[in-house]
Amino acid sequence: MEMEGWVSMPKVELHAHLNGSVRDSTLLELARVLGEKGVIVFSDVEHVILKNERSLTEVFRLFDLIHILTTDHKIITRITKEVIEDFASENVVYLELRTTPKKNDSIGMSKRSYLEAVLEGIKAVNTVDVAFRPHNADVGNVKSSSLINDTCNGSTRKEIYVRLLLSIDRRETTEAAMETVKLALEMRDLGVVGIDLSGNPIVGEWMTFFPALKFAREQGLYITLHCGEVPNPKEIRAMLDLLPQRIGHACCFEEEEWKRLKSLNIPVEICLTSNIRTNSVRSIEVHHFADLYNSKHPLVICTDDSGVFSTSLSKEYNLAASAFGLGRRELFQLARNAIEYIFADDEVKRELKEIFNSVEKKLDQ
Ligand SMILES: CNc1ncnc2c1ncn2[C@@H]1O[C@H](COP(=O)(O)O)[C@@H](O)[C@H]1O
Ligand SMILES: [Zn+2]
Repeated sequence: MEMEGWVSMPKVELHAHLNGSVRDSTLLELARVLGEKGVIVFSDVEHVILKNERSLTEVFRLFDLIHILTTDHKIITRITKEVIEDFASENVVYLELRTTPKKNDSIGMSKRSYLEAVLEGIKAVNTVDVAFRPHNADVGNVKSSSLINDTCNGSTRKEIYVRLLLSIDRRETTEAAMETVKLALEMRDLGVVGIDLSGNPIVGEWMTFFPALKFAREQGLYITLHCGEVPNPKEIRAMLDLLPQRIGHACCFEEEEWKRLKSLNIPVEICLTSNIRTNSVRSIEVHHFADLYNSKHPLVICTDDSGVFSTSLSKEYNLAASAFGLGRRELFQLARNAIEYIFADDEVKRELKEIFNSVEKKLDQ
C-alpha cells in the first residue's frame, strides 16, 4: 500500500514525547535565533540536529540540546501546537502526548508554569471547538478540532482528542518525581490522565521513583513505564509488579519476563524505528513485535520521537506492514484495538469506536 493509505487511516498514538516530536525546521529556526544571540554556535547545532544515525547515548545528548532550544514558555506552547497539528494532519484521532515538566529558576519556569504552557498549546490548536468539560470524578475532555488541512469548502476537517501524560525523568529525585505526580493530580480536570517514567535507561534507580509511582497509582492516575529498554531483569520485574496499565518498549526481556508480561496481559507500546535506531533491538527482523502480534498480546504502534527519529505514525504503520507482512485490515484492527488501552474515559472510547466504525465500511472499497 502507498504511504497515502497509511496517512488516511485513523490512528491512535499513545507514546509520543513532546520534545522528541518537534519538527526539524522548528528546531533549526530556534537554533538560528540562539545562534544570533551568541548562546550557541548554530553550525555545530545544525549538524547534530540533522544527523541521522544515533546511539542511545547520543539521543539523550540531543534531548539536552533540544531542551536548551525549547526553554521558554512561548516556545513550549508553540511546539505543543505544532506537534498536535502534525499528528492531526496524518489522521491521528487520539493522541496521548507525554512531557517532562521542567523547572528552571533563571527564566522563572516552574513545573506548573511549564505545564500551563503546554495546555495553552493544546488550546491554541484551534480556537473553535476546544471543550474543557470537567466533570465531577471524571477527567476533563479536551477535544481540539484541527482545521489545518481545511480546504475552502471545509470538507477535510480533522478532529483529534488530546490527553497528557506527565513524565518523570530518571535523573530526578524522589521529591521531584512526587512534585510531578501532585501536579498531575491537580491538573486532572484539564486533560492530564497519567504518569510516565522515562529518560536515559542507564541512569537512576527504581527505588528512587517507586514512592511517587506507587502514590500516583493509589490516587487513580494511569501509569505507563519505559520498561526494558536496556537489559535490567531486576528492574523489569519490579516494574511489572507495580501493575502499570501499559509499558513502553519491552526490548530486553528474557523468557521469564515475557511469561510474566503475558500472564498480566499488560499492553505494550511498540516503537519500531526508535528501537532500531537506538540499537535496543538488533534489526527489524528480530523485533518482538512479531511474537507479540502472533500471540495476540495487546500492543499499539507508536512513534516515540517522530522528530528525533525522522518518522511519523504513518511511516511506522508502513514499516510494520512491510516488515511483518500485514495488510490494511490487520493494521486498521490494531489501531482500533488500541482504543481499549487509552487512558481517557469511556465516552471518548465510544466516540473513537464510532470514528473507526464509519471508516471500516469504506475500507475494502
Ligand atoms: C529513545 N527512547 C527514549 N527512552 C527514554 N526516554 C525517552 C526516550 N525518548 C524520549 N525520552 C524522554 O523524553 C524527553 C523528551 O521529551 P520531553 O522533554 O519530556 O517533552 C527526553 O529528555 C527523555 O527523558
Ligand atoms: Zn519513549
